[in-house]
Amino acid sequence: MASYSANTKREKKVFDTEDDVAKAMAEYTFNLSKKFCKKRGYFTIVLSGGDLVLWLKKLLVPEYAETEWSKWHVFWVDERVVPLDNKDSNYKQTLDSFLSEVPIPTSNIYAIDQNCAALGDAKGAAIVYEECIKRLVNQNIIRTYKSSGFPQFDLQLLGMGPDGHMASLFPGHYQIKEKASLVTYITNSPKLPPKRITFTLPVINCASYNLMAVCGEAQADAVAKVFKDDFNLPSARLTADTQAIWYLDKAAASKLPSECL
Ligand SMILES: O=C1O[C@H](COP(=O)(O)O)[C@@H](O)[C@H](O)[C@H]1O
Repeated sequence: MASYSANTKREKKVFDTEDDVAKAMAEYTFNLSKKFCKKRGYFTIVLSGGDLVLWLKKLLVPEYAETEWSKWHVFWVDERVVPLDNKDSNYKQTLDSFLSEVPIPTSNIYAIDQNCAALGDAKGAAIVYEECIKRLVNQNIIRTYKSSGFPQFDLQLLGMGPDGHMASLFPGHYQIKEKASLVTYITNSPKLPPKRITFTLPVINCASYNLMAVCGEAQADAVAKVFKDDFNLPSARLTADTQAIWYLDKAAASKLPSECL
């Protein structure tokens, strides 16, 4: 696989409340869905776990009734390697709160391999997910980033932990350095559960649009470090092909240096 060079400036918008962030995220998603469904007949969207799972519910309002759900193809930027019916599964959480409410064909929802999940086989789950992505690239459902061969998703909705992790790329862990694979794995995640798979940084940064949504005071220190370009935090390395934008509530933005406001 050739190298990638996606690189855009980090943008941000600060909203009063978490609810405002969730609503704005839904609007951003709806508009991009419209754009890509019209342009390509598909919308490839990558989701995260964490708080974001509940914010997706804002897409369920009448305003967005025209969303072309049948054209959506849904992926996860990271996943906990637990059985798919386990409460910690990002897939299960998203299914329960959002996906079960919208008519996306089940064949367009790409959970991790259920056997690997049941066995707790993180390495196997990463390999199978990477094969799945490559297959969809060959079928032209997922685009590629310029001539690099790297998959290019239309939109990724991301979250950040208080330690600055995004996806399952944690500070001080080698996965952030992985450049060749599309999907890698970790078996000693500092945040439980310990076994996870994750897109690698090149894949994350090749996306056309990356929206990082962060709310709450617990993330304020990490947000400040990111905007001071502390690249020890994986989230500080987020870029995109077209737009990498951070949606913050006031609490998450409360420690931003004045020059960033
Ligand atoms: O464990 C995870 O954490 C991050 C951040 O979650 P949050 O609850 O702090 O928003 C999430 O983006 C990732 O997908 C998830 O697996």
